[in-house]
Amino acid sequence: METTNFLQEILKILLVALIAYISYYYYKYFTRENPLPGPFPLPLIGNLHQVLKNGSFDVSKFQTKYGDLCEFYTCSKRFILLSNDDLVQKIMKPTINSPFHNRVNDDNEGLEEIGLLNTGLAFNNNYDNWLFHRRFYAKVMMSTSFIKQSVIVAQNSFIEMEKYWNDLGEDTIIEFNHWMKRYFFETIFIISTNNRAYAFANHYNKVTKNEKLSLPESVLKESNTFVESINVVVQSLQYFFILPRIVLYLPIIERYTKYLKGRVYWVRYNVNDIIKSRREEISKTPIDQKLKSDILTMFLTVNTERDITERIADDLHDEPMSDKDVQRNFIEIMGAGIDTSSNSICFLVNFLENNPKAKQRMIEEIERVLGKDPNSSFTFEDLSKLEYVEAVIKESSRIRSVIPLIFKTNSVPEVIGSYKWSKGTCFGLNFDGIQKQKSFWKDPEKFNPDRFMDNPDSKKKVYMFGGSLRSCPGRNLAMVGLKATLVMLYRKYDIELLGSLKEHIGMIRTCDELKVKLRKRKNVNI
Ligand code: HEM
Repeated sequence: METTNFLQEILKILLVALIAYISYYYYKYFTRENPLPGPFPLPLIGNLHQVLKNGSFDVSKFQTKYGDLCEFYTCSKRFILLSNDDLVQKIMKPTINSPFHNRVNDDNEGLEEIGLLNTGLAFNNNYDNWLFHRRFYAKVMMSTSFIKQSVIVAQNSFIEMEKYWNDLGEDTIIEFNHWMKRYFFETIFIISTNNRAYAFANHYNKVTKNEKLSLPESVLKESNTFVESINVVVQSLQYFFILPRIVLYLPIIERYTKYLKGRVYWVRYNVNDIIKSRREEISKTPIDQKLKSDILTMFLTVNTERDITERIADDLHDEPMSDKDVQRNFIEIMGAGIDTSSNSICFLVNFLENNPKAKQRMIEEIERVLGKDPNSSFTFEDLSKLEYVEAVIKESSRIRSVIPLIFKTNSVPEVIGSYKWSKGTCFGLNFDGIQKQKSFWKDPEKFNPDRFMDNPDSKKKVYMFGGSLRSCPGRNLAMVGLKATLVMLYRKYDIELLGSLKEHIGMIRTCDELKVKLRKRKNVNI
């Protein structure tokens, strides 16, 4: 009897708390600043049930239903969705001290929970610290010598991948998205560390009917977990960005939160090991002997007596980079570079195979610029001459942007869309919608790379690499990586699509399935 009364009291308290929470939730909703059209939110989840459909974070339906300036909620967080170019112009201006510099607010609990707030670049709100890292990226990753080197690395990784394809035989179904993920992992890992990642081996062993590669089990396992964990870390960013701490630790959800956190910590732990052994290598290298010139060594030596970056830092930033900063930057390069590039290639191949005229024109340009020998190597300068290939990449990105939505927040009150917004408002820039704006693009759904040939206006309207001072610092690397990969694929192979491409939208638009058969074209030796 006593227990029943006790339970009744608990239920009453819970009911009162629930009513208080719901009343507060809707009080905030009905008194919100500048009410805009948008779906009606539910307590605790907001519009998550409408945003997340079949595992995809898709806001395009809100633009269709509520217009170019509308709103939606994830839990109690309000987002202002901007879906035309005029609305985002001010935010994307590359202005020093722009009030729209940050992507997230300082109180983002989820990102803090996984230690990603205010370190590295992407979620760093500390302008001074961001600037130090950003200068590093700008001077190293945008430099011509670095890009030239990465063209060589990409060719070598591709040749390695082809050996596996060759062994598998032309009748094997190639799961293109899996191979591309590993190819870009291998390439970016080598660029970053000068060491191999053995990223293909595990996948090859999984799919081959031939003899398996005889690498030590520990190497295979570690490289595979690395590839998969980087992917999980990228996908989990949105989860931690959107959900408040209280929701992250609700029963049921808590298990998933812990799984994701475990992966983040696994990556961190392993990157720490990589850093430690490189530090040892540096300290054992005699002072008169040249150090390796990769990104990791640059991170570790900047502002030290062994600085190989030719002192890229300025007088304001004369401290060496801490291990924690190196670790976060390293993870960011892998996280930001691999999935974006590998998914881009999948969408590109899908477009090209469904548009034979564009494909033919692209192959003609490649053969005109690089010659007809499909096995000859090429340089960064050769790739720079491939204008139509670049147009193909931009057009694919316009229709199937791999980052379809980015977030920005204002540090002072600002006017957007004729409304004045308090500081800390979250804006979602809907590139998917902006890049298909009917008033600017003729037949926006049509794949037509010609719109980028001799048309400087159209270049401005594609946000493949974002904008503002925070536009992608890996854009030169990404562009040569994509061009080099298209060249190597289409000079050598006829591609047969087996079924349609499957995708979902998370932080990144991800190709979940693209099955192909690859047949060598005439004159190709591997
Ligand atoms: C096809 C490949 C890629 C695409 C489509 C892409 C796209 C983007 C976009 C849209 C942004 C947001 C920009 C903004 O907020 O305005 C971004 C930021 C960023 N990207 Fe990329 N990216 C690619 C490859 C890379 C690579 C290869 C790296 C590094 C190796 C990289 C590193 C970064 C970093 C560190 C940021 C954050 C910059 C900051 O906050 O200052 N990305 N990227």
